[in-house]
Amino acid sequence: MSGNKMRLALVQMHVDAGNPDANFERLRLKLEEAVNGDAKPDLIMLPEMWNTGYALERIEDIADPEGRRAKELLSSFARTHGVQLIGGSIAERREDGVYNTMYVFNEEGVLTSQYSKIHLFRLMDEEKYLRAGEEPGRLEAGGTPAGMMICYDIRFPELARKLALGGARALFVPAQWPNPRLHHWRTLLTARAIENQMFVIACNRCGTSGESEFFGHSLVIDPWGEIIAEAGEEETIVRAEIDLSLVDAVRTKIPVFEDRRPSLY
Ligand SMILES: O=C(O)CCC(=O)C(=O)O
Repeated sequence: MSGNKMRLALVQMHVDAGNPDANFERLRLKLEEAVNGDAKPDLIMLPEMWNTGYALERIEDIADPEGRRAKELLSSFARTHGVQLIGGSIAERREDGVYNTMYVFNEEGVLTSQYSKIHLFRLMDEEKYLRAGEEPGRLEAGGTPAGMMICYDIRFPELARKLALGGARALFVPAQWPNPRLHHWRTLLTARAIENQMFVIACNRCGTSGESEFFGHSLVIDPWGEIIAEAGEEETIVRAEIDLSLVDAVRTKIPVFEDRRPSLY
């Protein structure tokens, strides 16, 4: 991190549905790859439900109790490498059910925030197997206020706007967004960036699981809506440098937040 600049690494990876051991092993290798590039990233981000995938019928049995196993790996990696880690999301088992939860660790390996997906995706039966979170997700990325949303959440612009009004200047979105909705994925993420004049950083999985195909296309979009990095469909580490001062420049040029008329809508 230098000034307002921040180097990002997004881990776009395959997830083996129903096989946490294989996914932990794959993630370990990917994390090593992420820190071993030419320039060490300040922040690493992972995709949605990377520990179990969408093996929902077995999710009670394979979800991570209180996220202990994931927390141990993520915290120790963040501390060892002095990197902030936005741990995608995992299937996390709590006393009252299984949640789809994001953890954020700082460079010392301390868990600084967490968020459980609040909109469950009925097209994939999430509401039958998972419990919904009840609060929006906020974090600090390199000292800057930011928001978190998971996959289907991006269809709810009210949530992104609420986070932006609360000070968020970047939005982090882990996903398992499948074919054939690439057009929705790119358009919705770009719209959230343009309308809220903030960075949108979205890490999708790739590969196939049963009938579902995941197209990857992880994205980093700036507050003007320009795509500054986009992956293809294969496993990869997407690297990008963002300059957070661009948020102020765009908000000054078109003062959307000053021009809102919330009393009328
Ligand atoms: O909204 C979509 O089209 C995809 C959402 C999704 O796959 C999810 O939330 O897991």
